[in-house]
Amino acid sequence: MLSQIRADETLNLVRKLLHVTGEEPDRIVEVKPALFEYMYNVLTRMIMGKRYYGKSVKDSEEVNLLEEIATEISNLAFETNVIDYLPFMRWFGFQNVEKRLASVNEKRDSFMQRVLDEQRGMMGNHDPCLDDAATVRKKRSMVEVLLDLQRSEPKYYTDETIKSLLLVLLQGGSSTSAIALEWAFSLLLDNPQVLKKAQSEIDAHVGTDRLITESDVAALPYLRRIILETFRLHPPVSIIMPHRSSTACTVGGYRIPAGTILLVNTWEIHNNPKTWADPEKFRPDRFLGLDCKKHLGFRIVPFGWGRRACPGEKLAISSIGLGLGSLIQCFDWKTVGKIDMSEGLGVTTPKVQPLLAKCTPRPFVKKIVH
Ligand code: HEM
Repeated sequence: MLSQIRADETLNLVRKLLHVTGEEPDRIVEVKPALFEYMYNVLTRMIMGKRYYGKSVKDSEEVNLLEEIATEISNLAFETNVIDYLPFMRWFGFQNVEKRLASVNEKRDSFMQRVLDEQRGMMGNHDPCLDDAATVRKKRSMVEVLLDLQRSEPKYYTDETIKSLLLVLLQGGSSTSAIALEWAFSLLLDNPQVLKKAQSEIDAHVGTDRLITESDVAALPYLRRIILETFRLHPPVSIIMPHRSSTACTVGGYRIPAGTILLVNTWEIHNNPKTWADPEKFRPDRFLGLDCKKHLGFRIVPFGWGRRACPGEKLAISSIGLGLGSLIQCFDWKTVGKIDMSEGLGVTTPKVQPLLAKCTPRPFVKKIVH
């Protein structure tokens, strides 16, 4: 779905890096901004129909507001935790958390309302039932689809429902995927032999006459193993949001009464030495022959499991695969000193130090992206 957007943004990512390097060898580039711009624009275009990041984006007030909201939400996520565990802190107005929550919620709501109103204005009086070939052919963003549904079922698809749906997709999908992409690329730079093998796999399968596509990602097992191994070592959601047991059950010998609040520690599951040999080592080939869920079972659960598991899993894997694959295919990379792999704090697990790397465009790149 909307694969053209992912292809466009991949092209933009490669062009941006070509521009930053000035097409010269061994230019030192800051990789994170390029990766985040790619991933966030993939999602905002699919969800809200436009790009919000990067130099080409004109409406800077709107962009700043979106960034401000995202930063405030991630700061607040921590502080609300303190109140969950020490509820009496609420009496002292702990760091004004409740006021700040109300304020960020208001900002978020008015931002989303603007998105809806703007789209509604652009959709004008178009009748979705008209067989207008151009409209039928044009792939629509989520907001357009939902606003169309609102016309036929206004009581169900209210503005409130649509705004909440868009928000959960944007918040659930953006920093998780962007952070995973940054970790994957950092691990590759830190393990040049893996990077080389991945480049050979892409060269053999895709060649040098065209840019990697989404369907290539599905046919590149080594690249997919690199992504899995990244999720294992650095799960973007290291503690899954709380769930409540609907009935009493026993897990690992522990009796869990109905109604218990449960937290799943993905990091512990992924780094358990009883399940994984040398868990601290980056070894994509540990997944040889284990590439499907049936084989892996509960040993790796970066997207949760069951009814409330992440609905964005496939999208995340193909967007990360495309972004990562295009960097591997189009450029040669070297580290700048030792890469600091420390993890920071956050709802998603960020890398503390921004990633710098020496980047050299490969000889054929200019030809395939112009
Ligand atoms: C590497 C990328 C991603 C990771 C690691 C990730 C991980 C997760 C996890 C662990 C959950 C909670 C599952 C549970 O409660 O058991 C979740 C929920 C969710 N994710 Fe993702 N996610 C990613 C990308 C995305 C993308 C791209 C989207 C959509 C654009 C998305 C949308 C959602 C939504 C809507 C939920 C809530 C589902 C529900 O509550 O029923 N995620 N994700």
